Formats: sequence, structure tokens, C-alpha cells
Amino acid sequence: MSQQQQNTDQQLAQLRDRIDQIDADIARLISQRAECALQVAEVKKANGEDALYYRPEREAQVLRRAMERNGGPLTDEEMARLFREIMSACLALEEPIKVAYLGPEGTFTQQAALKHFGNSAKSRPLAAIDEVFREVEAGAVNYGVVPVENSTEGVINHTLDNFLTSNLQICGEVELRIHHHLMISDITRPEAITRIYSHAQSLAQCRKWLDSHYPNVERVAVASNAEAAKRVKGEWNAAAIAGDMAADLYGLKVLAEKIEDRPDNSTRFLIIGSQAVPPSGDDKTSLMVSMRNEPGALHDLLEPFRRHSIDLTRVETRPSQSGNWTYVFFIDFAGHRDTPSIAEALREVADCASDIKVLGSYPRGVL
Ligand SMILES: O=C(O)C(=O)C[C@]1(C(=O)O)C=C[C@@H](O)C=C1
Repeated sequence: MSQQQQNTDQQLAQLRDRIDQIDADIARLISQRAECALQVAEVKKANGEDALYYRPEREAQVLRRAMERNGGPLTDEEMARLFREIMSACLALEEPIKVAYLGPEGTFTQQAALKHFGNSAKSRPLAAIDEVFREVEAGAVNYGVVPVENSTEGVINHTLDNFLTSNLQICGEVELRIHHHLMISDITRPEAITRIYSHAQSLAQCRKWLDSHYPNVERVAVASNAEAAKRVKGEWNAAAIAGDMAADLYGLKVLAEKIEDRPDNSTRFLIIGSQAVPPSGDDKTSLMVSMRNEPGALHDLLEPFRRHSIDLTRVETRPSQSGNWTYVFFIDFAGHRDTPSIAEALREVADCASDIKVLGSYPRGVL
């Protein structure tokens, strides 16, 4: 063995010893943290029947702190992701929480659920957004994850419409960068592709790329990207547009990566549940308001937000479903409903609205 090789081996052995020691320290500290979480659970249990184990505001604070104190070389996001998993495991010790998401397995909504709750939550795919709402309302699961808007394609009306009849609260939000890939199965002949499956929204998000690379290929809209991935398994002349999770789940080969027309393509998801979330220090509030159908009504509705310097992040209009030509406004703004100036603005809005429902105040998405 050369001298140089011996030096390399010696250096590696020393560094690995050091890593082993650090790992032992990390493991000991994680166990101590988990013991603390178990004690937290005891305190919560002693306080009453309806102990709330999952605390979105506290989780957001823990993750933000992990990012703030990070001095590298890992990125802030990587550091927060590690803490996300540690906290997920600690929460599972306190009480394994059940989360329903818009399935099937392999969809971006599953990815969002994992990103938000970590891998220790028990997650269950459901076939439709309405079902996710229903299962949370029935108490069959603790929380639900549903998509609400995409930066390219806009709002997901189905989710907003569910709030018209549901009493669930929004407990959190999570944003996901959406990367679409063109994928094929091991029997697909790339030169013979005549059909591309995907969800209608994903086909729309890749329209320009498809126009230039597969102008004459039939585009077939199916219920989800994961469903598209599943279909190409047995077809030699078809491809699917879907994300990484679907490619892994169905063992597909990625033919072209990141084919979305806009590189900043992202989707925002909501966490729905039945608890009101206390302030975390950086929160958003979602509101549903119906107005009398008169000139100036929208102006009256928005005026209190201006007067109290509240930053609106989104305003959507939907037909109310309770009468022709009456509308409901979905409004998101920065801040928590318990903040005095916001509480005052909400009172003023209530004075001029025919109906108002605060859908929830919740921590701004951290990861
Ligand atoms: O602080 C709490 O209430 C906890 O239960 C502890 C903890 C954590 O591991 O830090 C776990 C779950 C909660 O969702 C928030 C935080």
C-alpha cells in the first residue's frame, strides 16, 4: 500500500471515529427530547379529555428556530427537514396522528402531507377532496390535506366550495414546488408514444413543452398523476406526466425531467382539522364572506383591511350555491385573528357582510 493511501485511510478512520462519537451524542439527545415529548403528553392528558397533541403553532416555531440558528454548512431547509422528522417521531410517541390526503398514493398531495407532518404520521389516501373533508368531520382521521391553489393554473374550486358547507378549520398550509416529469414503463417504446396521460392541471402546466416536443400525441386527462403513472405500466405506446413519488412508486423511467412550463410552478395545500390554532408569531388568516349584491359592496368589504393596514394575500370569488348571482369571497391575509387590529377589522367586515366565517388562523408555511 502506498504512503499516500495509508495517509488517506488514517484520515478517514479518524474522521469516521469522530462521526461515530457525534452520532452517539445525537442519538442520546434525540432520546432525551423524546422523553420530554412523552412528559408533555402526560401534562396534556392530565389537563382534560380532549388533549391536543399536534400543535401547529409550536411546530412552526421549532422549525423556524432550527432555520434561524443554523450556521451551515447544511442549508436552512435541510436543517428544518431534519427537525421536521425528529418532531414527527416525537409526536407519534405522544399519539400517532392520522392524516387523510387526496390520493391515490404517489400524488403531490401525499408529498405535501409528508412534507408537513413528517414520515411518522399515519397517512391514508382518499379518492376525492369531499371525502377528505368528510373523514375529518367524522373524526375518522385527525387532519386532512387538500390542494387549494396552483401558481400556474389558479385556484382549486372544489376545495373552496367544500368550505361553504363544512365547519372545519384551516390549521396550516404547505407549499410544494411542483416538478413534472415525462415517464415511461420498461415496455414502452419511446419513439412509438401516441398517448400521454396526466391530470388535466398537469397537462395544462406542461402545455408549451408538450406542444413543442409531442405536438401530435393524444393528451388524455385522468383522475390523478398517480393514476396516469399506473396506466402506463402495461402500455408500450404511452407515457405519463407525474412527479418523483409516482415514478418511484410504479417503477417508471423518467424520459424528460422538469417539463413544467414555468420553473416556479408550485401548489399550495391546506391542512384541515377541527382545532383553532393559537398565534405562532407569523400567521395567516382565511376568511369566507358573502355580500349583499349591491354597487360598492366589494369596496366596503375591503376598506377595513386597508384602514387597519392588513396585507391581503389572496381574494377569490365563488358563486354562493344558495341563490343565483350571489357571491362568496374567499380572502387570505397576513396576521392572526387574535391580534386586536385584526379582530377589529373582522368586526367591521362583519357589519357590512351578510355572512362571515373565519376559516382559520394558522402558521405561514415554514418548509
Ligand atoms: O410542544 C408540544 O406541545 C409537543 O407536543 C412537543 C412537540 C415536539 O416534538 O416538539 C411534538 C408535537 C407537537 O405538535 C409540537 C411539538
